[in-house]
Amino acid sequence: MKTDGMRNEFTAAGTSVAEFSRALYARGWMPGTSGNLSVRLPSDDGRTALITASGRDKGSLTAADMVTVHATTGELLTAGKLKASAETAIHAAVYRVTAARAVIHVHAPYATVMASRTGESAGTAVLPLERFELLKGLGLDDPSGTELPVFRNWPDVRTIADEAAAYLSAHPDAPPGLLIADHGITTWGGNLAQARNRLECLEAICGLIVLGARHGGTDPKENVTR
Ligand SMILES: CSCCC(=O)C(=O)COP(=O)(O)O
Ligand SMILES: [Zn+2]
Repeated sequence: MKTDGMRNEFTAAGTSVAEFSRALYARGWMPGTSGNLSVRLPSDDGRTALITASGRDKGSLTAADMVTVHATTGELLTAGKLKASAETAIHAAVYRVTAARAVIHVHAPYATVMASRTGESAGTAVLPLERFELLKGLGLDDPSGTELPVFRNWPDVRTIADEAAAYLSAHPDAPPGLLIADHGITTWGGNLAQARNRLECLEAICGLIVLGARHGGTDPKENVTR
């Protein structure tokens, strides 16, 4: 049975998730009901996560469009008609193997373009990210460079989640984000604002790489003339 405290916590967290979702939608990163967000609720040591319901318009979400799931298994805990996001398994994988308290998945264009280019080979591909000042926004021990993993967009989302969990377990220094080929980007952090900031950095870096390539090379530095 839900206590008043639990209900208040659910409503506060849901209101915050909905606000972040509407803002990300307004940037064009969640077209056509795409994208999903989650946070771990503090009351039971993060055992429960609140996640956006599947198939909702992410530009008009409210706290009523959320469900609760077991944070590390993704098992649905909320009774009712709403289904948890189709990509809950990926959120649960991130919560299993990282210290994340919030996860954001969007279909931001530049990240998706870069995922499309690098995700064609077998196994986990990686997108090398180097030199950009924005790498400092990812909280890496060494912000001079990193590799962003790119997972295949397997039809069964649990396969993507399993591959992501295995990769992140084996690469504790990996950046707080991953790409899904021909699909989108997922980022995470200690709270929604941090996950969103990291998403902004990664989308901006992907944008710089795409723009650099468009001007004749994959190294944007080559475009600088003095
Ligand atoms: C129309 S987008 C297809 C599903 C998807 O990729 C996505 O991000 C949204 O799925 P959800 O179940 O969370 O609405
Ligand atoms: Zn998606």
